[in-house]
Amino acid sequence: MSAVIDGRAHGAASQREATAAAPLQALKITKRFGGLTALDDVSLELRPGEVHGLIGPNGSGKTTLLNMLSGYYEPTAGEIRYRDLSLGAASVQQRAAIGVARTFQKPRLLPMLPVLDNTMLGAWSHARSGFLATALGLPAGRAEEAALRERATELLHGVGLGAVIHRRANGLDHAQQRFLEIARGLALQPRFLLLDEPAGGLTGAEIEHLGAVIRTVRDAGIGVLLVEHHTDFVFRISDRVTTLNVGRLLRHGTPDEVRHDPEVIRVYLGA
Ligand SMILES: Nc1ncnc2c1ncn2[C@@H]1O[C@H](COP(=O)(O)OP(=O)(O)OP(=O)(O)O)[C@@H](O)[C@H]1O
Repeated sequence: MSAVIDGRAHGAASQREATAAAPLQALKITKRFGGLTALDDVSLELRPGEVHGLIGPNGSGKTTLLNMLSGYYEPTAGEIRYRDLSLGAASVQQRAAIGVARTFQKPRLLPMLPVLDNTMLGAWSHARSGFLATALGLPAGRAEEAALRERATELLHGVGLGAVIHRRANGLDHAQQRFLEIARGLALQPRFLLLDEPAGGLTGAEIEHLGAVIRTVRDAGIGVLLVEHHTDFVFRISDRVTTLNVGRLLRHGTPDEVRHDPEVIRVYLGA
């Protein structure tokens, strides 16, 4: 699958290297919803080619931070940054151009559309000729659609959905829907993939498969943010881990540092 999940062409080699190494940054983020402070002065840096686990008790602000990094919410204070770009109010198109893809706690798919079409929707931001040329059956549009279809098919095989590419999304089981969301995110050719509780409702074997997919994505140079309650899984697969508690940064470090931190054990992991 890594051959499919490759980087994009971005001008000169040095420019490409700088871009490839640039992190997606949350800088001193505060987010208030009315009187509730969901995040309070939290920073996090997601580097390309690493898995960054984000854990913490229910309501600690994990999804809010993911929503902030993906541009769904604007910070009350602080900044989301990629290179020299402040993403506070970045549009969907800008986010796609930067290469930030995400999945949701409850998969958001188009239920009546086939699995392949759901996946291709993730790739349309890269189409040069666009919907109109395709709808009008112009040669450039047709060629582009064929290329997107091929890539989406490869991705679906890569995440283990090769046998169901023509099935409607609502005919998939829960785990398959989760992997479909990941394939759709990867179709964007992202630099950063933000996963919101991807292991929720999966069996042990399915979680192992998820781990293999995430490792391949990381090895392709993509930065993966993993918001997850399955802490064993997070510690096993992450390069770095950030823990939140009631909207504040509790601990940040390697999996071993976080796992053995007395405060993290006290408020989240238990004895
Ligand atoms: N759109 C919103 N409007 C109002 N309050 C919100 C909104 N989104 C989140 N919150 C509140 O912000 C706090 C943090 O929520 P968030 O969903 O980020 O936590 P979480 O750590 O992801 O929790 P969980 O593990 O249960 O998914 C909670 O108190 C939540 O109720």
